[in-house]
Amino acid sequence: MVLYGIVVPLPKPSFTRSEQTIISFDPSTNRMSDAASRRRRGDYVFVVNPKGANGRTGKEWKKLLPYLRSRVGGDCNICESITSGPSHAIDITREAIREGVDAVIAVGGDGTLHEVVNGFFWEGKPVLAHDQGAKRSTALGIIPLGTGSDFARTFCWKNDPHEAIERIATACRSAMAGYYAGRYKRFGNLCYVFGALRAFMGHRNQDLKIKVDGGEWEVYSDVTALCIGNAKYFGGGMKITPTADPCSRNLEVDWFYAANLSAPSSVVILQNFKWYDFVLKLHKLYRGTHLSEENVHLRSAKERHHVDIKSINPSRQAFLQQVFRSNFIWK
Ligand SMILES: Nc1ncnc2c1ncn2[C@@H]1O[C@H](COP(=O)(O)OP(=O)(O)OP(=O)(O)O)[C@@H](O)[C@H]1O
Repeated sequence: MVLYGIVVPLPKPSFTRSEQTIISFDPSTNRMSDAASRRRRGDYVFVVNPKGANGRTGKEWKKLLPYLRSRVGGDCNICESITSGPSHAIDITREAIREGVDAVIAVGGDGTLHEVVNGFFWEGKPVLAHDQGAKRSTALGIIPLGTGSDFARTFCWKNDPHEAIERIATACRSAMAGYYAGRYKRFGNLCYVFGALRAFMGHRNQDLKIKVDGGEWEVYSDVTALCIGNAKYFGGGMKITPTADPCSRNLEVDWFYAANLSAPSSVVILQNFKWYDFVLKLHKLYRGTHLSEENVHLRSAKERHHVDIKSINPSRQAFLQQVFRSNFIWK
């Protein structure tokens, strides 16, 4: 997964984790400190090239850190790793992935990004986390602060680190329900309910536009979440997409967590969903009956559906394009 403005891994050299303070990575043992290794939240590693853009990257990064902490620090651990020279970012990234971090974010220009991307691989194969292997994946992110930053330019990502951080914050929060669920595993399947409720805290809805099969753009304000699935369940038996069939080669898309019912084309959207809406509709969710009333369906039969999704807020558009590739095609 590649997210603009975001995320992931580490090296033998220095690696520090910053919540309100910066936690250190011990280069001699190649491990994070005890405090750091007590992972409460996602670990996002920022690989910073202090010499990028003739030294501007290092200076800008120092100015950005307080903002980054304010936007992301409540939801994930900010881990900072400063490169000491060429190729160092490769080692940092590789080690971070092995440590099982959630995202590695290249802070610098195209050269730094190139090295970070290379750190995701070793001898032509993807690098895996020590303990969870292929089950754990690390996201890649960019805060473009180089001289040219032409990769970001290619995707129309402005050379604006604050925008990049906003996208990191969005991605960090969107992963929170699953993360919090992990904290409540002792409650069995209920962990997903507790995790979802916890994730409502600090969640921000988004205004989105959606276009189905070349129709008109429809505006949806205050969308709480978008769920995409080609199987019926998530959250330990919640039938979020009850009509999905993984064998049909069709993909079902559901918008979830919202209020005010609206149904353009074959899509039903719930908006401005609150935590108590979630509680009240929980029994329906497990039975899978709520969806026929009020959830979103894009049920593909034999025809092909094409859906575009845009954020109303232009600064979030690149993030959506990356996550959703701008549109979905059902075959
Ligand atoms: N501490 C360091 N000292 C010197 N060079 C470094 C250091 N860390 C990384 N580098 C090297 O600097 C190179 C260029 O960095 P980067 O791409 O971030 O900036 P840039 O060249 O200004 O931006 P762009 O490539 O987008 O024009 C990287 O390829 C990397 O090998």
